[in-house]
Amino acid sequence: MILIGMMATGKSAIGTLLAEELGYEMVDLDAEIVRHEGRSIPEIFAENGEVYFRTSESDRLREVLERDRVIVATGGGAVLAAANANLMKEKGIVVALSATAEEIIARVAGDRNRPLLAGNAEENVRRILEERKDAYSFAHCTVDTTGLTEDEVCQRILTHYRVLAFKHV
Ligand SMILES: Nc1ncnc2c1ncn2[C@@H]1O[C@H](COP(=O)(O)OP(=O)(O)O)[C@@H](O)[C@H]1O
Ligand SMILES: O=C(O)C1=C[C@@H](OP(=O)(O)O)[C@@H](O)[C@H](O)C1
Ligand SMILES: [Mg+2]
Repeated sequence: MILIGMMATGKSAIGTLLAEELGYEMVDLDAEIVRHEGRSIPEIFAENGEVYFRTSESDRLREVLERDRVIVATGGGAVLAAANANLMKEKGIVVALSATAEEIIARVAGDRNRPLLAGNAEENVRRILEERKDAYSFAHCTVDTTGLTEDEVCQRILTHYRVLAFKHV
């Protein structure tokens, strides 16, 4: 299963819960990039820029999608390259998470690990949401996480997943 969605919709947090529930391995694409590069996401952006980060992200995505029984929590921009989105659709069940701008802004308050939000986080969240308004719609299903606890989101995804996995075989 592959989780996509805007920053702070809960992909990394919910991926961990889903992996426990399903007995799958949790793979966080950002963590794979950090491990491979030996430096943090803000450092990669600052030292080599976004284009370099996106190349590294696509390379790691291709690797992790070769594994079985994994939950892959992607970064919010991993879907922007059409080749990545196509590969996700081909390799697994794609679940999109969403949340309102207000909820995302509240969740990222004080977080310094997302370079694209540096400066005016509120303005940046609203702009990126607009830029990406159709970017996540290729998913097999979407769960709006606004006002739900992480456990509630996890249970909703599992309900969708059981139906989708049944059809997928
Ligand atoms: N359903 C939720 N309700 C409240 N807070 C959440 C929820 N899902 C995630 N969070 C919190 O929001 C922040 C961002 O979540 P994270 O999993 O890192 O999102 P993503 O990987 O999509 O960027 C974390 O502090 C996380 O604990
Ligand atoms: O949306 C994006 O372009 C990004 C999202 C981040 O991951 P999360 O979605 O897990 O925050 C991380 O990959 C990087 O900061 C860029
Ligand atoms: Mg994440």
